[in-house]
Amino acid sequence: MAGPRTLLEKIWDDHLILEEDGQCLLLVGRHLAHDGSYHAFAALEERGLALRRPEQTFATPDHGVPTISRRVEDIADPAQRRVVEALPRNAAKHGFTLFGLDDPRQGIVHVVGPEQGVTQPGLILVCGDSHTSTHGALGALAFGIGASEVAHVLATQTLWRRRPKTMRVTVEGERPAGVAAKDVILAVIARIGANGGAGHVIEYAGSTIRAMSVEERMTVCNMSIEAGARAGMVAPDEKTYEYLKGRPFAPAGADWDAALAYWRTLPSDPGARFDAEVALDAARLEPMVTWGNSPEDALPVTGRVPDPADAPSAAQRAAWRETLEYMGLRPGQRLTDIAVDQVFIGSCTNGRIEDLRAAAAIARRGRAVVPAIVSPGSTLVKRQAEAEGLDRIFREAGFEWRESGCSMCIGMNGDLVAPGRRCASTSNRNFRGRQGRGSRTHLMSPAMAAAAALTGRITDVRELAGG
Ligand SMILES: CC(C)[C@H](C(=O)O)[C@@H](O)C(=O)O
Ligand code: SF4
Repeated sequence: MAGPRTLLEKIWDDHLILEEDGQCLLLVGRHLAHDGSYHAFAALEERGLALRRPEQTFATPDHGVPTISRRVEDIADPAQRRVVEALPRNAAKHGFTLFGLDDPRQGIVHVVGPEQGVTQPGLILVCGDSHTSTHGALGALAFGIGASEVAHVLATQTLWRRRPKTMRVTVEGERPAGVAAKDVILAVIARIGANGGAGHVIEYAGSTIRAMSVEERMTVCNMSIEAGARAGMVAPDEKTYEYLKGRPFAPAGADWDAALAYWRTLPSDPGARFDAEVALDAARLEPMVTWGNSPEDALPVTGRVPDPADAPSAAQRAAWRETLEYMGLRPGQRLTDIAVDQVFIGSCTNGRIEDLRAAAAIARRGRAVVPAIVSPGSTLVKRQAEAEGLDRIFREAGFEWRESGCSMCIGMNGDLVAPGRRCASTSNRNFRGRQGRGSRTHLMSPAMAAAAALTGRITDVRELAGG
């Protein structure tokens, strides 16, 4: 392809094996697996196939693992327990790398990949999980695939895909105090809608994104899928290289130099064309919180619950009404008047060390008045937090300090929000029943979630911070 190219187009072209009837056969660089990848291994087995490239698959159990201990016996649901137990069996049988339940490198697969240096710029990285988009923060093309596609990758290390469209989301300017990466992505989704990125891969660009740490970029890319996009990515830069250097599975020595030379060629060329462009002004952003059952239902914390009477269409009016009913909210109610029953800090969106530091900085200002749990995104994050004394801050403020896993983001391990209960959560999905049947979820940043724990209601963190 001649002319200036985008980051996505460069990675695509470099991994294209052949193109037929609009379908591209791509060479996959890394495949990540978790306990839920169980079905794909079963499908492989059924056909008597071996792993084509076991050294390019890395796995860790996350969805079903207990957070009260590291014992599989503590997984209440026997089916879930069998799924978690199958992963080490499959690793032994097929010879891929496993960060098992008792391994300090265990964690949520999207936290572990970057942490171990498995995720690298310029790679195609796939996993049977929608939030694989997280890894795009390092300049990889990373996306979730279905179980039959996982089996295809296991057997061939390749994947069929149509060329996606490209969208650039440019965020410029300095973020005001109290505005986290989570607020930036919630604002993006509120702007373009939960379907706004459909068919596109989003590249996040602009001075606000460049100023973000690699971990903050992960929070942004993580939720690309909640904007309907196929993937999200950020061009690699010096921060990316500094983040990766010396990580266990990152290239070293001469390989590092060669990799670095290649990575530097990846950022979108000046003049590269995107199919869609969106621009946001960071200086105008506020801490965000969701009120409904779609991540697009996000508003500045200073706002009020929308009135269905103001909905743009009759269909939307009916939908908002049902949402308010489910969420137990009144039109026009101040968001900061909404009482919460509990708080969850963790997940692949906001379970990294910087997230825990931000939450702890608020937690140390008071005491939780509602149950609050903190589940670090990986066991290494947990250890790091403990080395920094964050666990003590949380415990002294009455927060529960748990083991690492998906936990209350989805509740597959039994960490559930009870029917009708309201949870302030740092996770990425507020769908009906997401945290348990009848559960009500409000998405927000780690500092905002910690603030909600201290007051028992949705709280503007800017009122607690400072001082
Ligand atoms: C269970 C799993 C496959 C699912 C996903 O694909 O994302 C989960 O991680 C989620 O966040 O909803
Ligand atoms: S933490 Fe939540 S969003 Fe992330 S992989 Fe686990 S269940 Fe999915």
